[in-house]
Parts: sequence; structure tokens; C-alpha cells
Amino acid sequence: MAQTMYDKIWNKHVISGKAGEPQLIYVDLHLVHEVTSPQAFEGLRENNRKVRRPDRTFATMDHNVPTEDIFNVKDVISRKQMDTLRKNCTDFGVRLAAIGEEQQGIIHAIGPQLGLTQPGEVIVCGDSHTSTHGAFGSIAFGIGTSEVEHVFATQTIWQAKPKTMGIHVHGDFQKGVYAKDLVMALIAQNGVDFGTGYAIEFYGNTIENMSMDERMTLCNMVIEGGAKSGIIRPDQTTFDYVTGREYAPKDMAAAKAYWQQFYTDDESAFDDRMDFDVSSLAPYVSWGTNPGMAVPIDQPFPEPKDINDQKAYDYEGLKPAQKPEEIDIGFVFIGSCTNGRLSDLKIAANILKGRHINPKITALVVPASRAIREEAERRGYDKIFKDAGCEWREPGCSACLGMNPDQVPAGVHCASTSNRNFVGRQGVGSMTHLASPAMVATAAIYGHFVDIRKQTVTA
Ligand SMILES: CC(C)[C@H](C(=O)O)[C@@H](O)C(=O)O
Ligand code: SF4
Repeated sequence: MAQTMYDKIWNKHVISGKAGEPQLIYVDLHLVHEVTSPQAFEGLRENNRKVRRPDRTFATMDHNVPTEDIFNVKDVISRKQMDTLRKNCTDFGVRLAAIGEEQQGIIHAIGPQLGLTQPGEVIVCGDSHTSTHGAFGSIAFGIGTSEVEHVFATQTIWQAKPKTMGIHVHGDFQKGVYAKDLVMALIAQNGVDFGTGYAIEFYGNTIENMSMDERMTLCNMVIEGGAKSGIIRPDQTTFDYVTGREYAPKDMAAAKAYWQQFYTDDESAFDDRMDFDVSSLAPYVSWGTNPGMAVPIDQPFPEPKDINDQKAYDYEGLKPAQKPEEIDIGFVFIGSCTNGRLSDLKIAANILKGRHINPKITALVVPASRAIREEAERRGYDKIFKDAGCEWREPGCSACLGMNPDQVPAGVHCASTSNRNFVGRQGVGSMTHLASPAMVATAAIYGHFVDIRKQTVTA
């Protein structure tokens, strides 16, 4: 019987349990951050247990980092969470990239950057956007705090294997259209629960032509469409990305030979299938309070189809039939595990070079990791952003969610490269409009979204 890549990786990791029921699977990489780990470590302590594989566990600080003045953690809860992580990692022998350190950053940027994230692995983290790592051809999914404790203690997890959906993506993007627009369109067109119960494999020429950064953006956001994981077949782009990184395999030839066995035999192996042609795809902008409430830049907002839509309009102070251009943007956030990587900053810097943001706008540019920040500075992007009137910050989750001082004020519309636009996500009363880095950088200049396909200055 034809097998999917997900099946093949899964089967290599099953320890016990019958097919069709939850099975105990081995975890290759456990990523940890300060928010979802404290009780899990405490559980180990209470039961006098150890972290079974500290060498397969890596922690960093991201959600609570104050990106303006990183060592000055004023918020009491934030400071406690970070101090607790530091103590826990020392006590249990777990590697930690703390604030200010070379390897620190958003956990989903750190795994790939250090070469910890590799094809064929099972990767977990107490964070929903763990799906990001599936871009490397691994089974990657978010887990809850009690599961974090289980993985700490046993390096295994009980899981029911999700169904698989194959999405064949073909065609070339128009200039100014990106992986972010593709994933936003998939969610807007199919609903925030279209992926529920599924791992989604993306394939086709559009995917083959994508950089690893773009593949990560795509897999990062599948969770917003309800899916458990995203996954993409590892290819030369993947191998080249992993090669030479700190924790990459020393024998790359052997690793590559192993990784190359992970592919889906044929489309009949998928439980479900979908096709998506990107050639006429327009940039997307979200208008409401979940990522599915989004429209192409050249389309009006829809009539409300239910009470949730109406509530979203009321919260946002927007009306059906208005156009994305009409949203009065007061804040801009370029960053997050969705779009805070070097290529995202490059796109934004190319747009902002020699220009100035609209004076009514506060704009934060927040690299996903210190390594990205340093490389961006070597390339002079920091100067471009600062000259344009943006704030250039230290790495962390920042304004993606209101767990640190980077908050969007109440009543202000924020053009954001992040992945969630829930009520109050970026601060109490804040209103988030998700879009690609190119769309957000351009909105910073105009004070509202514009169709970047019609712009002369694009990335
Ligand atoms: C705080 C954390 C548990 C949460 C998640 O799981 O995704 C956060 O990263 C988010 O993006 O909302
Ligand atoms: S950047 Fe945002 S989405 Fe990503 S892990 Fe941090 S809070 Fe979650």
C-alpha cells in the first residue's frame, strides 16, 4: 500500500501501540521555552525524575523578552518565568540560550538555525507553532504542558496518528506575492478548521522553488487552519540549509542518504487532496479576529455570514464592503516565528530603503533570533530601518502577543507579519491585520495597505 512521508517517519518512531489507536512514539528533538515548561519541570522534581535525554532537549527564552532593553525585565511574571527556566535548565542539565546569549531567539527560529531541526525527525515543543519545523520533512507538532513533562521524563509521547492531506501547489507567484499569502489564502478560502485532524503535506513546483524560510512560513501557519502539522519533502534546498550548522550531522552523506527515503509514494496515499494554483493569487490582508477572516488586497470585506463575523466587525470598527486600503494603520510589526527571518527583513529593508514611514505610525522591526539580527546588521538593514523611522529591536516574540512590553495600544490597527489576529492578541483592545512582510513594510510608508503588485518600488 502506498505510504505518505508522514507514515514512513511515524513508523520509524513507533515504540508500542496498535495502528489506528494512540501509539507511543520516540521524540528526537524537544524544544523548550519559558512559558510552557515551568510546571513540567516542577512535575519532574516532585517525582524525583530526570530529563531523560538532555542532549535532545534545547531551551530558549522568547515570549517574555523585553526587546528594547533585554536585561531590564520589569514585569514580575516575565522575570519569574525566565529565572525559573534558567534554574530548571541548570538543575536538569538542559542547554539554554538565555537572553543576551548568542543562540537566543524565538524557539522556532533557533531549532533550524542551529541545525537541530532535521529531516526525518519527530520534533515537539510546548508551543502550537512547532508545525514550523515540518518544513524540513519532519513530524513536528505542539504539545501541552503535561505532555512536556512526559517527554522530559521518557523522550516519548502518546499520539494518535493524524490523517494526511496532500496540497498540490503549482504555478509561479506574481511579483509581490509570497508563501504568507498562500497560507492566508488557504485558510481564508477553506476555513480555520479545514485542517483539523490532519497533517498537511505541501508539494508541487511552487513548493520546490521555495526557500527554507518560505517553507517555514507556510508550515508555521497550518496550525491556524486547524492542522496538526505541515510537512514538506526534504530536497537539496533542505540539505543545503542544514549543512554546516552547529548541530548538523557530521557525516552529511550518510544523513542525506537516510533523509532521502522520506517521500510520499504517490497521491493515493493521502486521505484527502487539494490543488492550489498560485499564479493569480493576490496579497492577502486579514480584516477580522481570526486568520480566516482575510481577503485579497483588491477585494472588499465580505458580508457577515454569522455572529462571529459581526462581532469581528464590531471589534475592528470596520464594515462589510470596505476595502483593505481603508484600514487606518497606526502600528507596524515586522517579526515573529512566521516572518521574522533574514529573508523577511531583507524584503522589508528593500522596500523601506531611502524612504520614511508615515509619521503617525510606530513600527517595530524584531528579528526572530540574535543570529538573524547580527547578519541583518552586517548587511546594513538596521540602518535602513532606523533611517526610515522604525525601531530596531532585540530578538523575541515581541508584539506577536502581549506577553512583554511590546504592545499595540487599544484602538490602534496594526499591520503585522505575525500569524494570529485574535481579540487583544497584541495588547488589550489592539486590532491586528495579518499580511506579508512586503505588504506590511509598504503599509508603514503609506499609513494603509496598498496593492504592492502595482507599486514601482517592491522587494
Ligand atoms: C505561549 C504559547 C503557549 C503560545 C502557543 O502555543 O502558540 C504562543 O506561542 C502563541 O503563539 O500563541
Ligand atoms: S512569535 Fe508569536 S506565534 Fe511564534 S512562538 Fe512567539 S508568540 Fe507564538
